[in-house]
Amino acid sequence: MQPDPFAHALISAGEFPECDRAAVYRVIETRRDVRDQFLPDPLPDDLVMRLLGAAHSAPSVGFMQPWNFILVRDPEIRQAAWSAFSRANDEAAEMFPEERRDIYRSLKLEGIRKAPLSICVTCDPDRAGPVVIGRTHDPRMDVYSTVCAVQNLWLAARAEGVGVGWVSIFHEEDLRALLGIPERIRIVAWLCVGYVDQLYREPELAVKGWRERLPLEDLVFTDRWGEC
Ligand SMILES: Cc1cc2c(cc1C)N(C[C@H](O)[C@H](O)[C@H](O)COP(=O)(O)O)c1[nH]c(=O)[nH]c(=O)c1N2
Repeated sequence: MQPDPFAHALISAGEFPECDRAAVYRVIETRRDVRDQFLPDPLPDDLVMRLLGAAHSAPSVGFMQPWNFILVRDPEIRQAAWSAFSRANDEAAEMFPEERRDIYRSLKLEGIRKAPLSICVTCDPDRAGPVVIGRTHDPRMDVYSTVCAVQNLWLAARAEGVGVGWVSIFHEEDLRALLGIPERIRIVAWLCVGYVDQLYREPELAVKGWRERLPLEDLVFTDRWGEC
């Protein structure tokens, strides 16, 4: 057998010590979508860069790294984003059956003005040229990759005592115009980011009676769709 010419680039893949493993699961289980618990304190630049570094460590199709991060601190821009949310949210309420509209309207679904920082995460479909390893048969893989970056940021933020709330109740063109995002760039997420000192133990939508967590065993099939 030939020696691996890239052996110098390998690291040990052994398991982490028990306390490190427990911390990873604790971060995953206690991560929450934050709307109302944001504290006004500004986030230090080095902390924001750590969160972006976590996002930038995400897997991406063909190592495309299609993401960009627009840091939005300007209160006027955040106010305009909130206005765009508010218009879309009024439309959204009308889409639910009448008996659910009151509870929908009572839900807080954004923290755009309260969080000191918003991050708009975008996806550039042309980042790695027209043909990308792994995206040859499904172009959506670039957006999926960008979502992986969002999740990395969300988990790193939890470990740092920072809350993140994803807001998606927008007409895309409103955000595009507000932030000067070119047509060819996909808008993936508007994230509200700020320190928090409390989080709900369970998803807020469950706490407030909108929807329960599904039993995992109902979601796992064996060998064929629908077969447990
Ligand atoms: C793609 C996407 C888009 C949105 C969300 C999430 C994701 C993944 N979530 C957050 C969502 O409501 C939340 O994740 C679930 O309710 C589960 O709660 P935890 O995240 O576990 O706290 C979300 N929350 C909200 O208040 N307004 C929103 O517009 C959105 N949009």
